[in-house]
Amino acid sequence: MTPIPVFIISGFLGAGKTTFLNYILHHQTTHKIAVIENEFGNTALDTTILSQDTPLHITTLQNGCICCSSHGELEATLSELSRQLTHQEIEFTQLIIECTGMADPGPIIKSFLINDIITETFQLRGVITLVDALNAPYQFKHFHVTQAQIGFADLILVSKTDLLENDAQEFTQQLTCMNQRAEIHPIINGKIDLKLLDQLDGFALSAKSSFLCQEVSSNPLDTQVNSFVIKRSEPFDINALSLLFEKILHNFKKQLLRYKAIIYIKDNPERLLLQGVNQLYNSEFGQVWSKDETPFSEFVFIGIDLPEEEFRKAFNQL
Ligand SMILES: Nc1nc2c(ncn2[C@@H]2O[C@H](COP(=O)(O)OP(=O)(O)OP(=O)(O)O)[C@@H](O)[C@H]2O)c(=O)[nH]1
Repeated sequence: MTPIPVFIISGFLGAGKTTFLNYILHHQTTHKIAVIENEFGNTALDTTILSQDTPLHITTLQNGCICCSSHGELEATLSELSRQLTHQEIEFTQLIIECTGMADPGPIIKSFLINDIITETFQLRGVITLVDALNAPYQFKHFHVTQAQIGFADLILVSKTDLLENDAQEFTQQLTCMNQRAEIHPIINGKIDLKLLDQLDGFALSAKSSFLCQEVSSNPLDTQVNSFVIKRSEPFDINALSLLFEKILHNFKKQLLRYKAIIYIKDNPERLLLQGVNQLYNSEFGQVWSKDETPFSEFVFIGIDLPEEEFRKAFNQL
């Protein structure tokens, strides 16, 4: 069975998650979508969705926030959906999980990376975080989970830009400082080009030639989540690099959110691809460096108050 693509929709209370989900459900035409959502605050969505013609399956988790109290409930639900799909008791081609506004996406992501039954059936394609352009600066300060939601994102959708007095350019720049690997797009009342979802593949170790990130030097917002890119043109000794990664994972286990890398390894014709979430990471060799390419390494780290200079120094010492 081809794995079912999964999208996690994250974002603080009122950021526009349900509005966005509703837009997808009413405008996409190619997928039969299943939705997993938390109970509270979603009654209106249930009614809207269930009244439309598209056949879809909605599972509502009952016990509060899926990232903590009912994490087991989420895994049980995914396993049950997997069983039903295998036995053809149910049919869908895409799964969307809408988190509650207070949810940290980290534990939800991990379910898709470590549980064998789940990884056989489902393929996590990306975390989409909605961020309310009007209220986010206040939320970042007072609700730290909003920063983690940005840090874990593969795609950031900036909602309510229609309510801003100025344009969202400065705010978008600030988000880029927090997460240099996510694409950032404005979204008004849930409306976006749905091709963005088809293109999203945030957890693939695919051999993209380079990250989309830009280097931004400072973060004018008072946030703890930061990100930076380290680029190198010299090849790495794989053993020395493994030791450095072990050290980083150990020393920054509470701070690391996401990291991704394309690595030029000494005496190896293939690029090494690596990606991780908190302590969990996987890596594999990808495409061979072609003759007209100059091999390079690029690492992007996203975390809570990660000491950029310390990281740079450690990489320089290798
Ligand atoms: N002006 C404006 N309003 C929006 C936009 N997106 C969403 N809203 C409104 O913001 C309110 C909250 O949107 P929801 O989609 O319910 O937000 P949510 O993230 O699902 O909220 P919770 O379920 O509380 O976590 C609703 O009244 C939406 O109509 C936008 O881009 N512009």
